Amino acid sequence: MRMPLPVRRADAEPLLDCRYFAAGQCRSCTLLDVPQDVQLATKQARAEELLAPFVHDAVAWRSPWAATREGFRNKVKLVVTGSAAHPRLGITGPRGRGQDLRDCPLPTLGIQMATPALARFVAECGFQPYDPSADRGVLKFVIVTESPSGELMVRFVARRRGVQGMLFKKLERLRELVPAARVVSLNVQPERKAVLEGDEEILISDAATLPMTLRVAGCDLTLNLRPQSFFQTNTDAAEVLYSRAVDWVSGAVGQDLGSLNAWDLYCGVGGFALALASAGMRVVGVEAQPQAIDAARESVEAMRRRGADVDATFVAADATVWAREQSGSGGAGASEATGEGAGAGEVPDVVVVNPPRRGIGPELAGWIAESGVETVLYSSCNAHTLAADLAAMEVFDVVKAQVVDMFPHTAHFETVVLLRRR
Ligand SMILES: C[S@@+](CC[C@H](N)C(=O)[O-])C[C@H]1O[C@@H](n2cnc3c(N)ncnc32)[C@H](O)[C@@H]1O
Repeated sequence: MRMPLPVRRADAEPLLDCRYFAAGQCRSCTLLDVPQDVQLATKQARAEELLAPFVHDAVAWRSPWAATREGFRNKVKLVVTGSAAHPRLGITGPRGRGQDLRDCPLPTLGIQMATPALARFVAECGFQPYDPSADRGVLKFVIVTESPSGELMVRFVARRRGVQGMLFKKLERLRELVPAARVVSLNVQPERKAVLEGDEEILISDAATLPMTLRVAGCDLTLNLRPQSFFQTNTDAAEVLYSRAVDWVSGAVGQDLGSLNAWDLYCGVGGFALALASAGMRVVGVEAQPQAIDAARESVEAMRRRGADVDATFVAADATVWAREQSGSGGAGASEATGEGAGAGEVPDVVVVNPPRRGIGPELAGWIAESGVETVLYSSCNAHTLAADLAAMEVFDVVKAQVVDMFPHTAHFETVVLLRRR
């Protein structure tokens, strides 16, 4: 096993220069004083150690993929602090004080450029920053996402719906200050708790989706992002993950993908599903969040309008319940779309899973192990739960594996593995 390098080498890359970290004002990047090559070696060693019981062939491991050192975050959640006249957009710092982060080097350039203009816009609107200790004020967060083409989605998270009046009135002013703002919305989060977002989203702009055009396995793939839907926070890494799915799956099945079908469980706005569908597979994507499913369907329609022959359907449902329903073992009424997608009793050729940090859990892992599915692609942001899920699926071997370091300067990393039934 490769061990982490314990000390900084003299020839290592210089450390990232961050004035907030140097001054002790922000500690979000817990590994900022560790060179990136050392971070990467440490993450690789950790992944190899956790997955050792399931990787029987050392050549399964591909070289780890590393993100650029800075400018890689396509999404930021900025806490609004300070005063109505002088708002700060950043974090609540180590001593509970609001910390402006306009010079943070991690966000993409478009977000870095927009942040001071957004602070100015908030001041011009006169929104009082929300103070959780006193339960006073109105504006909680500003969430900004940048697409590869430089367009922005700007979401204001506020306690009250009434904020929408000012946002509608000043939309043109926002566009003067931030010309790249395509999608603008208000999320209403009335509660005094640490939950970032509420359920209600009010669209302020005409545009409801942010097109994210990625380069996947040598082709352009446009995904549509809606305000409340998940998207990988590192666009380059998203391209790597979806490309791995196409390349590894086609390498594993050794036949024309057009004759095969796949499920993409926890599909979000459909990245893995649409990459595989573009390569010719018949795909069903399953996702709990209805807005993400709407966005995925919109992407399919747009692809078809451009003349692409894609066979992809999307279902809003719990992944485990839906999978069990397909084999006739689930309860009735468990999903919005019982009977939609795959036919009852159908077992796909390939299953993709990309769950939240908690993993897929023993029930779905057990179902996949028993199902007869031959090939599984598992993309995980938590190698601990990945290892636990693999332990529940020991009928599979890990035949390919890669660490995708999409979160430099933190201990987090993505691991993507290809499983084949023994
Ligand atoms: C890590 S994200 C992956 C999204 C997508 N695969 C992508 O590449 O963007 C996990 C997704 O699982 C969804 N999710 C969470 N719990 C779920 C469940 N029980 N059933 C289906 N989807 C779920 C979340 O809404 C989120 O979109």
